[in-house]
Parts: sequence; C-alpha cells; structure tokens
Amino acid sequence: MMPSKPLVLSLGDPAGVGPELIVASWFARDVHSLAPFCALGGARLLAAAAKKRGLDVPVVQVSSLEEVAAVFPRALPVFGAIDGDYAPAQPCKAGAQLALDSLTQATALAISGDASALVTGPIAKSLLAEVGFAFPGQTEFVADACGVEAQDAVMMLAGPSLRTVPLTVHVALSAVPSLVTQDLITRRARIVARALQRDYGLAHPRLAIAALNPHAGEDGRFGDEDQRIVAPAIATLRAEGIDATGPHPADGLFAPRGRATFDAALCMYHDQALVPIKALDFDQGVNVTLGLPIIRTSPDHGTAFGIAGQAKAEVGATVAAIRMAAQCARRREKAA
Ligand SMILES: NC(=O)c1ccc[n+]([C@@H]2O[C@H](COP(=O)([O-])OP(=O)(O)OC[C@H]3O[C@@H](n4cnc5c(N)ncnc54)[C@H](O)[C@@H]3O)[C@@H](O)[C@H]2O)c1
Ligand SMILES: N[C@H](C(=O)O)[C@H](O)COP(=O)(O)O
Repeated sequence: MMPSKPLVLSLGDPAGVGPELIVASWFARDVHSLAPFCALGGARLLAAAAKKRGLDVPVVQVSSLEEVAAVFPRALPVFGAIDGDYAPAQPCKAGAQLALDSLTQATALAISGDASALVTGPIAKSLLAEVGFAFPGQTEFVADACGVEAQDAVMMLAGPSLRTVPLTVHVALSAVPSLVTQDLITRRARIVARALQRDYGLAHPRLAIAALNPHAGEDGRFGDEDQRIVAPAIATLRAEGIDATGPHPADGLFAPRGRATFDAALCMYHDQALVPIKALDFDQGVNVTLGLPIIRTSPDHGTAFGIAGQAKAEVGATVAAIRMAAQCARRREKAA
C-alpha cells in the first residue's frame, strides 16, 4: 500500500552521488515498487545526472505535488525551480547552497503535509557550514524545522540485519564519556521504544544498551560508567515497562546470536552504532530520524565525491530509504 501523498526527496550536495541516485531510484521504481516521489529542485541538473549515468530518465517539472502520482510512472517529477549546473566531484559553495535550499523547501513540504515523508540526499556538513548551515547535521536541522529539540530527535540506522541508535552522534570521541548520562539514555530509549511501536509495528520492542567500556568495564577495572550510569538507566527503563537490557559488551552484541536478542541496539557513540550497520548492510542501510512529527529518512552513506558521476554508486541505500519512508508514512496514516 502506498501513502496518500508523494514523498519528497532533497537533492543533497549536487557534486555528490545524491542526484544520480535520485534518477537511478526513479529508473528502478517498478523493480522495487517505489511509491511516487518528486525531487525538490534540480530539473536540469537531474537530467544531466541521468545522462551521465547512462539512464533514460525523462524529467518533468510539476507545479503541484498533486501532479506527482500521475507523472511518476512516465517521468521523474521535480517540484521547485531551484537548479544548478551538474559538476560531479566538484563541490562548491553554490552547490552547497542548492543542497541547503532543496533541504529547506523539501522539509517544509513534509511539515505542511503536502508530502507524506522527507528523504534527504547526502550532504557534506563542512561545505554546508560555509553557507551558514549552523547544525551538526540534517537530523538537527529537520528537528529544528519541526520545532523538536535536538535531544529529542533520535538518529537510528536501520538495515535488514540490524537497527542501531548512536546516543551521542557528531561529537569528538573524547567528549563521549562526559555526555553519557542516565537522562540521555532513558530519554532517547523512550523515544526509540515508542517509534518502534508506532512506525515499525513492534508491540514490545527489545532494546539492547551497549556498554561504553570494553567488557562493560570488567567490574570497574577499566571504567565504571557502565556500573555507575548505564546500569541504573536500564533499571529505570525496566521499571517503566520498557524491555531494555545491558550494559552489553559491544564486541559480541552484533554477532548473529546477539542480534537475535534485540530489535534495536542503543550505542554510546557514532561509530559504535554505524560500523556494524555499514559493515553488514551498507547498500541497504537507512538513516531514520525518530521522534519527529514527520517521517524523515536518508541513505546511510554520504556524498561519495570520489565516485560521483562515474555510475559506480550503488542505489540500494537510497531505494531502501525511499521504501522505509513510504512504509512508515503508510503505517502512520492507517493509525491516524
Ligand atoms: N546521509 C548523509 O547526509 C551523510 C552520511 C554520511 C556522511 N555524510 C557526509 O558525506 C561526506 C563524505 O563522508 P564520508 O567520505 O565519510 O562517507 P561516504 O559515505 O561519502 O563515503 C565512504 C565510502 O563509501 C563509499 N560510498 C558511499 N556511498 C556509496 C554508494 N552509494 N555506492 C558505493 N560506494 C559508496 C565512498 O566511495 C567511500 O569510499 C562528509 O561530509 C560527511 O559528513 C553525509
Ligand atoms: N551520521 C550519519 C551517517 O554517517 O550516516 C550522517 O552523518 C548523517 O547525519 P545527518 O542525517 O544528521 O546529516
């Protein structure tokens, strides 16, 4: 079943793989039974990306999202006049500005309800900062646009094998221990549990909380945060009826037998969460933002400037992000 409104895709950095993966996703729309979507801007740029990738992708400018469903079977719908020159692997400020404008306008369409969900193309954070982007990433930007505090917008990486949540994200590793608090763990765990119930249909989600220290500190021999902070946070969650376990030593948590014991693993820092997902499911991994009034997903990868424009970039993670956005949007519509 498809959501009642189309999805909207932001372009991402136009020098990255985002544009070619938008046209490649449209080209694979029937194979993957994709719900109708439109790109936000970039009609000329997307046509050039399709040509460069060797794909026959007609691009049609639409004046309303209500036209998307009728156009989608025969052409890639584009809403919005913003555009730029296609120069893969040549990032520049103008491209970063186009990425930001596309993200801003696409986010507004999801918030207004004109689009059923937002799928964001990969951006380069450092380049976006040069055009005034003052957020750590797209997660925080979309949360702010939705009026949600950054601490209540939770990044989850989801693939066929695994779901992980980095409790701390784009911060230096040296800052992590001081950021790991009982409130951080319990606040985000509650959001994850609710989202797995609401958007993924898991009535009793099982949350595994990874330990910060190797072997969970080995009874305090190398670090006591797991005893002092993580274990009490888990006790608080369990007292509330949330099925949280741990602190689990991360080295064994993602083995097949470990993965079978939980629905999502809450991890202490970015790479503890993202390494297993990208190792196991790179070409099907989805970055989804939990805790928002809208559905927002993105592929699990970045701009991949080194291969942009060479028809080497795998489309799987973008397709997975589109599919997950449509599934979550549809589930929310049915529950409304
Ligand atoms: N979703 C996002 O917006 C997102 C995600 C991760 C990184 N980033 C940003 O992207 C920029 C580059 O980051 P990075 O180099 O660490 O990560 P990256 O994901 O862009 O690239 C990492 C490696 O994966 C490869 N790769 C990425 N996507 C691929 C695809 N679809 N098919 C085949 N190979 C692929 C790249 O060629 C590279 O070798 C940074 O500015 C980073 O902040 C954005
Ligand atoms: N941490 C994400 C990843 O590596 O996939 C990526 O940086 C995207 O973060 P935002 O969606 O917040 O930009």
